[in-house]
Amino acid sequence: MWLPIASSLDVPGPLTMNQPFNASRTCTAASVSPRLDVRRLHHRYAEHVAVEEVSLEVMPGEVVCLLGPSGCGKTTVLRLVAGLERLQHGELYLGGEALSTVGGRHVPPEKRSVGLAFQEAALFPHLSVLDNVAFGLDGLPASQRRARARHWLDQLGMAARAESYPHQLSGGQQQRVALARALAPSPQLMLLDEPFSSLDARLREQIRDDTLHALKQGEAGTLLVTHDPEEAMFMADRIALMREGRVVQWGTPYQLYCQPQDPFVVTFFGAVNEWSGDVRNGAVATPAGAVAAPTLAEGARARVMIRPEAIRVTPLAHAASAVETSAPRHARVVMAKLLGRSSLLHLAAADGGGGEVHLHAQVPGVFLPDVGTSLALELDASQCFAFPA
Ligand SMILES: Nc1ncnc2c1ncn2[C@@H]1O[C@H](COP(=O)(O)OP(=O)(O)OP(=O)(O)O)[C@@H](O)[C@H]1O
Repeated sequence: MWLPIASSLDVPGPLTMNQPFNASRTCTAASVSPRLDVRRLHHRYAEHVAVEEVSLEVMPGEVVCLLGPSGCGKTTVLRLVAGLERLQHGELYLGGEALSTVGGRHVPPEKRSVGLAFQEAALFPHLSVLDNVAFGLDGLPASQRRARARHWLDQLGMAARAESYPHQLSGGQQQRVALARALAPSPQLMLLDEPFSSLDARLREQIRDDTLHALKQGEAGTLLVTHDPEEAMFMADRIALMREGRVVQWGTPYQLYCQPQDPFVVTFFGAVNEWSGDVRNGAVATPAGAVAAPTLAEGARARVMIRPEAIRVTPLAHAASAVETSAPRHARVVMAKLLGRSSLLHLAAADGGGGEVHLHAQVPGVFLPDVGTSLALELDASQCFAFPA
């Protein structure tokens, strides 16, 4: 369902059309206040704690993703911001104004300057595409309503279908219209809950891209709920990764992917090779090479995680000089699979105790060595992590 729950034509600042896409417009300057400020939210359903101590902010023009596994509380945070749930604990500000206070003020959903879009498009079946998008613009003269509706249809690639009715459109086309309808009133904040999840993979990529560019056209902030880490990386300026009601890490996609603060953050972005070992001389020895553990004490037990793309491989015949100079680890190819843009190698490497361990290495492009091929291994330190065991 995609719903414009409020027109924000009374919001200061005109709708700016044809502004160039500019990711850097996301505000980080201290002088700019957050569009949405969420402070220490807690929420229970009867005895069940759904959200605990969640704080985040969305700056003007910024896309923030609430990312996490099913049931971690993402939708509850979104519903609290939308006003669909009563605030039980914490503070919520939109454009500096308190939306809700505990046991007191509760701005109803339709009075919040928020565009809401859910998984299913919910267009008015009796209205044309153009009239669906113009629906929330009733404070404007008819000609301006239609011009603004056409602008947003154009942004979402649907201008040619302006006179069609919803039943004449595919699911993906309906989602585009629904997004145009939510954006058209120029809300202060867009709230999107898994808006692409009902689309097939190819269509999803295209609509995500169009949506991102459309969101970046205006000054609205966006809070997007998704359980898909790739979608969050694609869409977000910042991500709040949640687990069991709490934010585990909050930061840019780079920070979450390259500076994870918890093993859960590492594994949420994909399967990894894992070992336990002791810290010796500031590093932990693994069958794929040594992994630095600068934050762990000497002798401490460590849990080491190595992303498959961190393992770089070279056929041994070509690696002779590397073998001589830096004595890399070796492995034998057990299986090689083409994934499309990359290849996944299943490797067997010596475990240092007379046995072998199984490793996964993901390498760019088509690289399908024969089973049994010997490879030299090197590690990309930026994708290897050591945590206390
Ligand atoms: N109305 C409700 N009554 C009781 N429990 C609820 C209600 N809504 C959600 N919950 C519970 O609260 C927890 C958080 O739910 P929420 O929908 O916020 O999670 P989510 O991360 O959005 O999950 P999903 O990705 O599956 O939609 C879950 O354990 C859920 O079962």
